[in-house]
Parts: sequence; C-alpha cells; structure tokens
Amino acid sequence: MARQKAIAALNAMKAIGIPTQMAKPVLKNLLKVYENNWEYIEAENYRVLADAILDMQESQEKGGKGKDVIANDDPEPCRMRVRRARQDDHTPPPSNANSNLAGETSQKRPRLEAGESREHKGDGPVSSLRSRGIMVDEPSLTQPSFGEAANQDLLQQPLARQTTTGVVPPQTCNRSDRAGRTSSHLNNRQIKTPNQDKMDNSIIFKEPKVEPGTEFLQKHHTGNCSSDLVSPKDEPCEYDSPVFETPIAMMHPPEPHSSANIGQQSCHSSSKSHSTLQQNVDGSMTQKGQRNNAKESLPVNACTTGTTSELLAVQESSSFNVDVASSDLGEIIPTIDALKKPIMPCAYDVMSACLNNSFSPAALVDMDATLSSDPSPIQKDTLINQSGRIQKMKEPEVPKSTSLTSCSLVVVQPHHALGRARPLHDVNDISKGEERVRISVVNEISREEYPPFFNYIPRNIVYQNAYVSFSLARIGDEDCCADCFNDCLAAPIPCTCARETGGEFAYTSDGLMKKEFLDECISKYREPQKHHLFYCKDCPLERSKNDVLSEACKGHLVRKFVKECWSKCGCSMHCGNRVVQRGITRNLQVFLTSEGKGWGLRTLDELPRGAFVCEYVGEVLTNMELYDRTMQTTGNAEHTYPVLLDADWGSEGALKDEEALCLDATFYGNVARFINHRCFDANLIEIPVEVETPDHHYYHLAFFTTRKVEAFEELTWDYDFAEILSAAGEGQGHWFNEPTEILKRILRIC
Ligand SMILES: C[S@@+](CC[C@H](N)C(=O)[O-])C[C@H]1O[C@@H](n2cnc3c(N)ncnc32)[C@H](O)[C@@H]1O
Repeated sequence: MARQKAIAALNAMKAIGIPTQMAKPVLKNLLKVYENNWEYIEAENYRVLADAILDMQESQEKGGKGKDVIANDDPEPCRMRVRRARQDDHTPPPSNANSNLAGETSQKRPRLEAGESREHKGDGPVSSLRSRGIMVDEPSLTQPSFGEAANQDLLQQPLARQTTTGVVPPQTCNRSDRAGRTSSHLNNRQIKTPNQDKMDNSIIFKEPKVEPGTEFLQKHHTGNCSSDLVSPKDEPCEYDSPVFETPIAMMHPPEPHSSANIGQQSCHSSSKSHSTLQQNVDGSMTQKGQRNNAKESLPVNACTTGTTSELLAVQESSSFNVDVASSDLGEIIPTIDALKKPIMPCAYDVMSACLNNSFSPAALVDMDATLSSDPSPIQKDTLINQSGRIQKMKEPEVPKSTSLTSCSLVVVQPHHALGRARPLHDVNDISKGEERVRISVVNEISREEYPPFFNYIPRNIVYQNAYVSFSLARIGDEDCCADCFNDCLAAPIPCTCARETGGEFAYTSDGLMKKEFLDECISKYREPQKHHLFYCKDCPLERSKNDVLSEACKGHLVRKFVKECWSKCGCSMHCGNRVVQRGITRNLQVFLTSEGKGWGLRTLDELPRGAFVCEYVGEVLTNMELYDRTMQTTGNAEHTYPVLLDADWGSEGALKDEEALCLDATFYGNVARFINHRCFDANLIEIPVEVETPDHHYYHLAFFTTRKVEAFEELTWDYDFAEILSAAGEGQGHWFNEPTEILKRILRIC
C-alpha cells in the first residue's frame, strides 16, 4: 500500500519534471516528518512534496556545489516548507511536523525569500511551482492527475526559475545525514546541467541519464596466467580482465573533516608512523567530552624504519590520536580524534592519490611547499571545508546506538587523517607493530609502486552507527564456560562453548580447523545451491538501497559459526578454543603479483589445511552507511573492500538498520585487504567466528586454509560471486558494489 502510494507520489513528481532520484529522498523525509501520514503528502496533488523538492533544489542553488555540509547547516528551508504546508492546508500537522526534516525542532519564524509570498496559494505542485516563480508549460496543467498519464514532454521542458537565492545548504532538508548526502549527491550529479551555473536566474530540470550506482569508471587489468613465485596447484586461469568497476566505497564523502591534519601535528619518522593511544589511567569509563582529561600517552609499538623505500625519505607529519576510553569493565573504546585537529582541504586529494596508487614522494614535497607557505594560522577547532571556507569544528556526535558503555571500538569520525608527508607504509612491517608477527612488503616487479595508503588496524573498529555491544551481561551461562580451567580442549567432555558447533569443538588441539567442520563450510561456500538460503521478511540490504521502495530479499546463505571461549570463560588464553582472537601468528608477506592483480598476500611458510591465517578486518559500517559512501563516490577509485556480515541475517527476525553490518577495509583494514580473488578452488575460506558477543549480527570473519599451502604461495579467497549471483541476480553480497554484469564476466572467465 505504502509502496503504491510512494510510486504514485513519485510519478506525480515525474509528471511535473522532477526526476524520481530527486523526489525519493525528499519523500522519505516527508514521510518521516508526517509520521507516514499520506493524507498530508497527497493533499493538493502532492503540493507539500513538490514544495519540499523545490526548496531543496533552491537551497542547492544557493549553496553552490553542495559540498559544504558543516558550514551550511541552516535548517530554515525545512521549517519553512513544513510550515507552509500547514498554513496552506489549514490542517493540523502531525505531532512532529514542526520539526524540520533533519529532525530538529525550531520555533523560529520563517524567513521570506526574495520574490516569495507568504500568502501564496495554489492547487497543487504545478501551481506551487508557478507561485514560486517557476514557469511550467501549460500542457502540464491539463493533467487531471499527477499519479497517472505523466506528460513525458514536460520532462524535457526547461522550468525557468525566476528567483535567485542566497546560500542555503542542500543537505538541510533531509532527515538525516544519509538522506541529505544522498539527495545532494543526486542533485549535484544528475539534475544540474553543465551550463546551469552560468544561468543566473534559471534552472533546468533534466531527466538523469545515469542511474545512481551505474556510473563507473572501469579499469581494465590485463592479467595473464603466468605463475607467481609458487604457482598454486591446479591453477586455473585467473580472470584476466576483472574490470572491477569504480568502487563505491572507495572514496569517502568529501566531508569537511575528511582532510589531513596539519599545522599542529608534529612530524614523525616512519618508524613512528602510528597513532598515539591515550587511555584513562584509572581505567574508569571516559565519557565523550571527558576524553581529554586524565590521559596517559602510550606510544605504540612501532617497527624499525625500512631502508629500501625512497618513501622513507619523506617525513611524516600527521599521526592522528586515538583516544581510548576504558569502560568500567576494563574494556577499551578508542576513538579517532582527528576531528579535533586542524586540517587542510588538499588532504582529500592526497587520500585519493594514495588510494589510486598515484601518490608519490614528489607530490608530498610539493604539498610540503604549499603548506609551509600557508601564511594563515589555523585554529585548532576550525577546519577548512571543501569550499575553502574556514569554519568552526563541530564536536562529533556519538549516535544513540553507539554506546560508550559498551566495549565496541568506535571511530567517531572518519577518515583521511592523513599527514602531508606520511610514508605510505613501513615496508618491514605494514602492520606497524600491531600484529604479533611482522608483515613485510616486497615489490619484485616494479620500482616505484607501493601499496596504496590505508590505516592498518588489527581489529575491527566501528565507524559510527553500527551497533556492536560487547557486554558481559549479554553473555548468558549457556554462552560461556565459567567453570572451565586452562584448556577446554583437554577436558574429557566438551564444554558449553562447543554448543554452537554441535557439541564438538571446531578446532583440533593443534589449533587447526577440524576436517569435518571445514569440509562442511567449504561445501556451503562452494555449492550454495545445495544449501538453504534464508530470505528475510524485511531485508536490511534491500532497505539500505531503498527504504521507501525496498525490494524483496534475494536470500542469504546461512553459514556455520565457530564460537570461541572468551573473557567470561574460566579457561586461559592458551585454551585450544581460542584461535582467531589470538591474531595472526603465521608469517605472511604482502607482495606485488606478476599477473596484474595488484598486490597480494602470501605465506612465507608452508601451511597445513585448516590453519587460521588472518581475520578480515575493517571499519564496521551499517549497510546504510556503506550505501552512503557509495552514493558519495564520485571518483575513479579502484580499490574497495566491503564485505557483508550477513551470515546470520533473518534468523532473528527483522534486523534494525544499525544491526545490518558490513566491513569496509578500504580506509582502515589489515592484511586481508590484499587477498586476491580466485574462483572455486581458493586456498582460503572465510568462516564466521563468534568471540565477544552471542549477537550474531556481529562476528569475526576469519580465513582458514582449505588445503595445504606451499611456502611463498599466494593466498586467495573466492569472493563469493557465485553466491551473489545465484542468490541475487544482481550485484550484492560481498562486493555488492560490483554490478552483475561484471561479476558474471568474472565468473565466466574463472
Ligand atoms: C581485496 S583487493 C585485493 C588486493 C588488491 N590486489 C590490491 O592491490 O590492493 C581486490 C582487488 O584486487 C584485484 N583483484 C583481486 N583478485 C583479482 C584477480 N583474480 N585477478 C585480477 N585482479 C584481482 C581487483 O582489482 C580487486 O578490485
């Protein structure tokens, strides 16, 4: 029903020349404001909706390119819109209708815009357009209903806007940052014409030519099937043209805070190229706002400086700090406080360059020069936004769902806390001392290339909204083995922690995955058609793509879980049922592949079947957040590393948005981000592992060997395209950024 109403509303907008992509987010916001009361929205042939869209468009006009999110957060247009609807309708609004669409409440009187009348009345969207100074061709007025018989000609008609406006943000009319960024993105990219900026008093609505998510810059790899140092057995041809599309999650939104730290940042050599951890000495919970008090700096273990890279000659300038708030449970909540640092607009370019692997020491030197010649001192609590304006920093908000009392790791604000001259990586240990073993980087193929920049993290970190709560209270007696001692595997009877794996531990006493368990996991992975798919009633993935008109679930594979003992268990850290939580113990190396696959990961030692190699680590994002990143992507970035944590979707009914999670290793990740794809007989398989919480919407994704792996053999992983395609019929699941056609092509080649 709601879906039909939404379609009718969108059709009505389309009939007056407003593309669906533009109308949809506004409609969503209105629905929220009006508490899904369609009466208000449908009144006067969707007058309120048309008004809201026009306001947004107008705001965007005023706000220039719409990049300046923080500076332009005046919510006025939204209040005006809602109030106008009330005035015109003489209808009592729903309870929250005096909130603006960003969820704020205000008693402020509306500002009148130039050429706008408080008294304007009309019969619907078209008259509303006209009353607002927008010329609409007569034929549209003859349309009896906006919900049907849309006048296609009208879509081609320019709607001449007669008013000019001041600076108003495009984002303010949205209920959330997500919606705001999405709509602004769409408007910027799809509604405006190239000539629009030159047209003083007019605006042209044009049907978008490209649907969001389909505009990609493709990179063609020309891989061959030449062997690597050690060719895997029975090596089939790697796909020679992966044509991984423009990665959606590759480019972070051009938010003002997505910039580098400069100015007050001190320079570090590469051997200190790591964050400084700060922690409450007394171990007490540090609330937001208190984090600056009672801190003790704990320099993090760092590796010796490499000697081979010319990159090392370049001085790093901006480590960012990680605040670690410890809870009363003694758990840790690090937050990256890059936002508190002064930043420069050019850092975003640096990040892009790094991620595109085109970042060079020369660029760093140039940037140094630019920065040092900057005469203006930058205040600590200010930043320069994408428009080049200096603005006051906002204290990042911790979302409701991200509890500081949990021990979840929270990156409160993103990204790109890059220094102007930070070495890309320590080639002696790309993990910067974060792992128990060093992980070197070698390039035997070309001279100048090193892996693109990213922040190495050994454990997952929540980006912002993901709900990941580790609390002892959540762990019931059936989820831990409080009475155990030392090594659970040595006990005569498997303890309660073996319950998840059918009463038997998944690991052998040698720390390997048991054959039967591994066989079953591999079978599920490689032959998903033999296993059940779970279909959610309200699929979070579909919802993240379109929560007004979300489609039916395409199905998810129900995977087998391993459950490891943890802190509430009585056993020791040496217990055989603790493997993944101990981290990487194998000698691994990042290397440049010879087959055009870019960087890869290999083992330096022979590995037996069932050996744990590493976990897939990244930022924990909600699917909504990933979708936002996607929508914000404008660039040509080549590397993107998102995977869905959907192994348990559907089994607990409808998941909330903040529980539908994925990992994105694009900006923060570990060595797993270097593992390349291999069809069908990859030597690694990812297996969900429960460690800290029995809530299965969050788990660790651990890689185990599917067979014996030779020393120096590349480690590969089947990115699971088969499941994606069989389940979805379109690009989703792991790597759901890849469109179906590309995935199919890869599968064919494989
Ligand atoms: C998870 S990353 C792997 C690390 C990547 N090679 C790098 O240099 O950072 C995935 C990307 O690697 C490349 N890739 C992965 N498997 C590949 C394969 N079998 N053949 C060619 N390229 C591959 C694609 O560009 C893909 O987008």
